[in-house]
Amino acid sequence: MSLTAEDVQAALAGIADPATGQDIVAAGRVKALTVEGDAVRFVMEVPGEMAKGYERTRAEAEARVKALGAATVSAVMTAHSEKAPPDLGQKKKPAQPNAPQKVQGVDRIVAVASGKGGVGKSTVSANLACALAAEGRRVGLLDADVYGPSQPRMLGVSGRPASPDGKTILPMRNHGVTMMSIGLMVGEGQAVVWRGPMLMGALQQMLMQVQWGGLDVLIVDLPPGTGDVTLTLAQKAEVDGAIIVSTPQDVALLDARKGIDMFAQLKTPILGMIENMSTHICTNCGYEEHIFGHGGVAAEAKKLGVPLLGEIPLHLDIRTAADGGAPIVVSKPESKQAQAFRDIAKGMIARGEA
Ligand SMILES: Nc1ncnc2c1ncn2[C@@H]1O[C@H](COP(=O)(O)OP(=O)(O)OP(=O)(O)O)[C@@H](O)[C@H]1O
Repeated sequence: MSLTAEDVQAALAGIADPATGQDIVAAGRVKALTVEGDAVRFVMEVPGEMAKGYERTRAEAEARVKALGAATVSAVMTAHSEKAPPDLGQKKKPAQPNAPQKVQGVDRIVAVASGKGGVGKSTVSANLACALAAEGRRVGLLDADVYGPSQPRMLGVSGRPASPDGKTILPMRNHGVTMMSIGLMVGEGQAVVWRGPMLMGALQQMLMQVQWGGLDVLIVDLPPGTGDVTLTLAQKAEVDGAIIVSTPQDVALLDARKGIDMFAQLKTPILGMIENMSTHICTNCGYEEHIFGHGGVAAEAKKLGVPLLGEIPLHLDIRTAADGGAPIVVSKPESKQAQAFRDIAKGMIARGEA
């Protein structure tokens, strides 16, 4: 049986074109088709930027023509660049070098903030990151608390991050969490006096030059208050949402409100509030007492129209676990205290937030 060009074209028309979804003949990929006896030759013209992705298509094309009975098949791939659409006189959009950028490999960024210091923002960030990792998410934690970086201690990480090529920084990893902290760059206990531009440079470096790898979510532990770091983060990176941690007292809530206002101005969606230290659970007898009051954050969240993500009890184990380098979610995953964090993590995953 002698092969015809029509037979070959019909066989090739059964192969989908990766770029357009049409078949490769209809998409105009097949050029210069010649059939001489049982030898078939053709050229596959593919978009230059996608040439690698077409290797499989080329191999399939060869196989299909061979299956028709061709003794030799030569399918040569050539790359061309797709022509830019004609400029119809519209003004070009100005380049926006300063617009917030996507961090390479990172699907979502979630900032954890608090209006006031000491309310447990870092404890919540560390436990949330570990809880998300335990649920199988690829999690990163960036400790951007330039004034008091505590994540190296909380996640039990020390040492200086390596930079084999002098350009990118390799992050650290523990408890399933990929992490980077400003504390690792300056050394523990070293007081840091940051000037504005230095601080912005350091944050940008940690965001963009760290090899985060593929992450479903990067949690950013911000410094307390409504300062430069939060502003810089929102300017440099696309932040998908913010979580505000507060204790139930009025003063903390007042500051939390300022934090929410700031994110609203930055157009960062508020994922919700977390009430920390809401109920004190006695380590001896399990008696529950509301030392700082209870339900204040729930009421505030309702007033502001943002969700309450969860309530974390005040418990000695949460502090000792964090101080010991293995957050309670890792060291006592079945405890009621760990459960509170795990429920928040599960809720975030269910809503597609992490
Ligand atoms: N739910 C909790 N139960 C017991 N201890 C807690 C709880 N949450 C936080 N702590 C402890 O309170 C202290 C302050 O917490 P943390 O460092 O997380 O606060 P922060 O808001 O990040 O503070 P800052 O950013 O001002 O340094 C830590 O010693 C921590 O272990």
